[in-house]
Amino acid sequence: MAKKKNDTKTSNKKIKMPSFKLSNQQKLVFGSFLAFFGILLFIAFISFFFTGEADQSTLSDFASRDVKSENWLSKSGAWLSDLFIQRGFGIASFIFAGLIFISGIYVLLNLSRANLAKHWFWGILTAIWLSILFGFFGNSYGILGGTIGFEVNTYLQDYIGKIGTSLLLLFGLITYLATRYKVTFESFTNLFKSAKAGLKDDFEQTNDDVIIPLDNNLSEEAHAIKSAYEIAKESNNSNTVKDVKPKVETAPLIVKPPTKEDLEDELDIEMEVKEVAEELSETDNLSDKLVADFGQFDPTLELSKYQFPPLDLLKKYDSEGITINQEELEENKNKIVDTLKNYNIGIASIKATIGPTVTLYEIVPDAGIRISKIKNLEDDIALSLAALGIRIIAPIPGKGTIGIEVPNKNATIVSMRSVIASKKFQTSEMQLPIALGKTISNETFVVDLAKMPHLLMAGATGQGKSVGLNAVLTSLLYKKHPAEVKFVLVDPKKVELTLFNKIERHYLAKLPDSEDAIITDNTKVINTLNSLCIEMDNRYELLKNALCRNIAEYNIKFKARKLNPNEGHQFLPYIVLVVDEFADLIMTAGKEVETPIARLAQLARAIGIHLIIATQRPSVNVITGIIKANFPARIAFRVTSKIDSRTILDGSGADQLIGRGDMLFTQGNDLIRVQCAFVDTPEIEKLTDYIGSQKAYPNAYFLPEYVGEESGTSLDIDIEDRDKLFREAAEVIVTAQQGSASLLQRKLKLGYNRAGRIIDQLEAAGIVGPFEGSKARQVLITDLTALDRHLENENI
Ligand SMILES: Nc1ncnc2c1ncn2[C@@H]1O[C@H](COP(=O)(O)OP(=O)(O)OP(=O)(O)O)[C@@H](O)[C@H]1O
Repeated sequence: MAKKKNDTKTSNKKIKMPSFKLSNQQKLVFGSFLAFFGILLFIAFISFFFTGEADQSTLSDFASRDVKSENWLSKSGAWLSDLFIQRGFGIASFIFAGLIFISGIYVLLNLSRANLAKHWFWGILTAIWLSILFGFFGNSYGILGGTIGFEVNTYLQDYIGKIGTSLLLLFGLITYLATRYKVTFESFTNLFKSAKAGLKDDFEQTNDDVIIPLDNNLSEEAHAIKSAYEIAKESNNSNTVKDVKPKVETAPLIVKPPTKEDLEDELDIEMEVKEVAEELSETDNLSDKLVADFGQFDPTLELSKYQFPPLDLLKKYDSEGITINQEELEENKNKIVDTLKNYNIGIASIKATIGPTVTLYEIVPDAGIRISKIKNLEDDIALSLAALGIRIIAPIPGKGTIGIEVPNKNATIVSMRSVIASKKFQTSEMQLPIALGKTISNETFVVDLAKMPHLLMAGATGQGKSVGLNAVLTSLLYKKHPAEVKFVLVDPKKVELTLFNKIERHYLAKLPDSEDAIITDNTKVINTLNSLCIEMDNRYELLKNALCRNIAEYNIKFKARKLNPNEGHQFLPYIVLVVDEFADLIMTAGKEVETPIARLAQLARAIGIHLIIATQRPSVNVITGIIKANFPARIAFRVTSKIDSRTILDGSGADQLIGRGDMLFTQGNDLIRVQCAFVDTPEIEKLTDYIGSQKAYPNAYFLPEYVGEESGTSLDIDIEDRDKLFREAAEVIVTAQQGSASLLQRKLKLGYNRAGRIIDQLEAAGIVGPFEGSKARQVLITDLTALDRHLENENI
């Protein structure tokens, strides 16, 4: 036994034979020595350019301490730089300083020696080549090429002349690039082409440049515009140049437990730790390889040259920026205090916040005053201030004060330009950011449509709905690439959204068989809505297969090339459906539109379909319970009655607004008063022109095809499958000469679904005509005798 132990000891001794491995302490010492030496060389070399000449005479007296050198590192610095630069490689000697420094870092961090050797190999070659090059051009300055450069040059020129030497140098460069950087002839030509294109882009961009004065006293807006411009520029650039970062894999360390013998020799033998790469699944492997080869999938690639619209397209108003009218403030304050005093309401303090259209006076009443008492004085205060649109918020949620909003005598316009330029909008990380306007405290109000997830807009005619819709669309155009968002626009008024036709192939979505992307015909809306429902179902299927919960997760996975396009996966843009006049739609098509809208509103949030619905008539038969339940985010412009206000906001307030873009926004809880940003038709025209003039997709984004019921496919219902009450229903319809489901519901006491099915069967049997929107269907049989004959003929 003892003998065996001895044996192992002797064999271990053999392993301990001298090795080149350094212990950790040695690495620290040696590595830092090299790194510092590299730095010292660098300093000495730099100093040489200033002190080299003066030190020339002192070199021969290296041993004598009386002779001083001027080099920053004194005698050794002077000697080393003379050795490397003067007698060696000239300027190229800096490469050696760098190589020595890198070597130190490699030793310190225990990096691969093979790589270090490669650095040295290429570094030395470069140094030689550079010294010859400098020797060639700077013959008279020994410093540039050093003695080596000078000598080699003279030698070469003696044998192959100047032309031969220059060609040899060029050949050396080509060989270097081809072997080290795998440069080919094609990459040369490509480089040339892209440089040319880049130059062209730069040139075009400089034309668009905004000139921003270098003045510290820039107005706040100018600062905002400046930063916005820089951000927009940056984001544009990031769309064209894609950084593909190599993926660093973290692999677990597998450490073998030490054996007894190992422990005995611990002090002498260094343990080698082997890193084992983590085992990846098949798809991970594939996607990592694809990402390594091609980079992440870039949805914007097809329109990679797309330029986001510049801010200059939007108008700047002179009347912008709030001007405080001290007199007006004082006058209003006194009137409020006096009115309240008349009713024995004392005020402890009063504070004013000035907004673009209204000023908020926040008052703290004396102790013991009932809030309802102040609320009831709304009309009296309005009377004494002789102003429209006074709103009392009692109490202001979360503040413990009472707010009285009084319209300013001179309202200021909130320009679209100022809200788009705001830092809040430009730096927002939201998925679908919308800059709606400015709040009462003059802050830019930005909301995320993706979070809402649908928006209901209502207000009497001429109060700013269409401007509001344009503000929403403009915000998205300034923030989203055409690959990321698509709009489905429904415009029964036919004139409000027509300008967006110009960006059809960039931003709009439509049915494959329709000519116009903007839908103005109500019957076509039904098909589009149903098609969106199909798109929604398809998207849910894709998300289910990809094991994702929402569109954001899905798109991240798709960009990381983890989803196979051959299995139907594709990058999914957000779809925003905008309906400008919903009341008109619901009046003509009723349930036909309400059902798909309700379905989309209930289910579409996760898959990136968002609805924005605007209506002039906020009555309960337009904004039905089912619609309201699914649109928690609402915007109310001025309406004419308290009842309308209640329909939209579930409370009063909208009737007290002052119009012209003054609005209340709610996302389910608090009401926020916002002055909507103003964007005029010429601005939209410029914006759509700018986008429309750029390269576009071959066509608009196609929604799935939908075959409407009226086209007859669902009508070949089997005679055997007819409802038991079919004949009775036919008689009711023919007698009344009115083909409507509600008639059957009433006469035969049926539910809506059954009545609807019977109507379909009657259509299939040729008794009533096809669906005609909100009108009753035409009855094709004139009387009961004709009906009998018709049905008998059918049975033969
Ligand atoms: N945010 C705003 N700032 C200043 N003025 C505004 C604003 N919004 C609207 N206006 C003014 O009100 C007018 C009517 O606005 P808009 O056309 O949007 O109303 P609307 O509610 O869509 O009306 P309709 O339903 O009849 O189409 C505009 O021409 C403009 O002069």
